[in-house]
Amino acid sequence: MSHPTTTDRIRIFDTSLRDGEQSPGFTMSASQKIAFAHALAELGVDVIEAGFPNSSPADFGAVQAIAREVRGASIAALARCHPGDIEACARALDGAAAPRIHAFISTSPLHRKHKLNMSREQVIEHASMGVTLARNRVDDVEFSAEDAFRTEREFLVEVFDAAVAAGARTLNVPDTVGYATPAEIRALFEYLRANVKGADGVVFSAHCHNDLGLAVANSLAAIEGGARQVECTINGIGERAGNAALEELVMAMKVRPGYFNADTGIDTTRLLETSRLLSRITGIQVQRNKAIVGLNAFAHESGIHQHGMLKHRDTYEIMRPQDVGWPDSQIVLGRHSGRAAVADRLRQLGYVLEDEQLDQVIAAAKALTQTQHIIHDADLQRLVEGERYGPGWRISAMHLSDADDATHARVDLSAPDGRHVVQSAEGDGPIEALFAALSHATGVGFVLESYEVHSMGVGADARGEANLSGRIDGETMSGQGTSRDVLEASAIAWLDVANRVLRMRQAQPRVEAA
Ligand SMILES: CC(=O)SCCNC(=O)CCNC(=O)[C@H](O)C(C)(C)COP(=O)(O)OP(=O)(O)OC[C@H]1O[C@@H](n2cnc3c(N)ncnc32)[C@H](O)[C@@H]1OP(=O)(O)O
Ligand SMILES: CC(C)C(=O)C(=O)O
Ligand SMILES: [Mg+2]
Repeated sequence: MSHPTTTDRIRIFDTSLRDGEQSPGFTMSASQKIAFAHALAELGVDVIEAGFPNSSPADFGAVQAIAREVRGASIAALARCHPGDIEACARALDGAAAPRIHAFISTSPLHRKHKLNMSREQVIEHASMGVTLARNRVDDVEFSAEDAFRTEREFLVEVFDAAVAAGARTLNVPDTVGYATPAEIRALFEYLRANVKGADGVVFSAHCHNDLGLAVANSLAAIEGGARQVECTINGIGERAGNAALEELVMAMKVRPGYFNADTGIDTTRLLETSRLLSRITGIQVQRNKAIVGLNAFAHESGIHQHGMLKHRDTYEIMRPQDVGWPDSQIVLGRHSGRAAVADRLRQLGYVLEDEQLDQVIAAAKALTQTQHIIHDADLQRLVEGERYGPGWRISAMHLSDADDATHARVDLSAPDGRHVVQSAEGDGPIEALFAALSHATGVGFVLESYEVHSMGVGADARGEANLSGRIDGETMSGQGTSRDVLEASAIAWLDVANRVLRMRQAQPRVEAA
């Protein structure tokens, strides 16, 4: 077993812009790729694989621009063992401070026979030719044996021997189809390190895919087996089920002291913002329960966990949210919350209730979860204050129509003083128009920070739940609305925030009982 020591440097090779981009739904424009490459350099990755220059003029241009302007990381470009691909890489990387050509060829019997129609000897010749051509153009050449994991071990050693002899500095061992298990991966790396000629002079690299959900576990096992570079992507994007997620790998190495305590050089406090930048660029959000960067990664809804967290956060958290870029953990009140968490939130809002009143508020709050997922501060305030809380702005009617490339929204609201206010606005799409009309009617404006619509229930019972947050006066406030109509749910959520803003401006909450 070769656990890394603190003197071992695990190189982080990010391939979000190559393996990530080549999967359905993730194509990025050149300017988006450049912006993301800058973010990766700031994050502290060692290598940015910027693309496959020979695949299209657009990818060539993006790699070229990244090579010219992004500093702080090696810039790699991918090529088949094919003179045209290698030449395109060399030209695109011209201007990079630390260029790397990454040449690959399949080695497994399946790929040799069905894909390449090449004998073992021909594969070795191509590997040798590709690496030699690349070394004629740059010093830093990485060679990958595609589908290495399903390749005969002795043959894999022969191919890697040829690549090292031709000048490759990094030998990448992809589990291209995500078929390996951790024990097998570790054994393969140990075998290669023991058998490849000149193994001590090269860096072994792992490139694991997630078809069985094992990409991160396999990458860590590869490190145990001696890999000192891991190829990964932000949010785990990549072919099919994706590649190993960078944020998970890096945090696994950081969180397990004495086990994976090797230095990666990553500024982990930038992980969340880098993940969110990628989501904004691609329009694809990570799932709520995604490790490290998902909305639930540091959020607690169940009463027993919340009670533990309030006593000592280590009871239910193995890392500090701030270490990966979250402002803090979140105690989210919902159907599964208990007394400790509800009383704590009420205390934060300025209410200290007698036991009996607390029981009533908890029962009423739980009843609300028949029709909404989350119990918001405004719900608790309404339950405690009753009539005193005031009616706030309410939606009476709304109408949306499309004309002349714009959407028109007309809202009819009942104001806190009982008046009816009718206002119209137009926008680029129904949500923009609706929120503009609500803002004109109420006189409240805030910067929308997040907006999500979920469905609750199924079939005839289905309702839309809208959650949004807005920033105003230096504070973030969230609002929630439910309705059979998702646009109406969105309007209710918007007014929920507006009402909170108005109440906050009017008065501080009162202390109910000592
Ligand atoms: C596991 C991976 O992620 S591999 C990288 C995947 N990335 C990409 O495919 C990048 C985008 N690809 C493309 O733009 C195109 O496929 C190109 C430009 C690379 C090639 O396009 P085309 O010439 O039209 O070929 P096509 O894609 O149909 O087939 C691939 C060809 O490359 C050959 N090939 C595949 N891998 C290699 C390799 N590593 N070395 C040499 N030849 C290879 C195949 O045998 C096939 O050859 P053939 O046309 O003589 O049958
Ligand atoms: C090109 C190689 C490294 C690859 O992406 C794979 O084999 O999965
Ligand atoms: Mg891959």
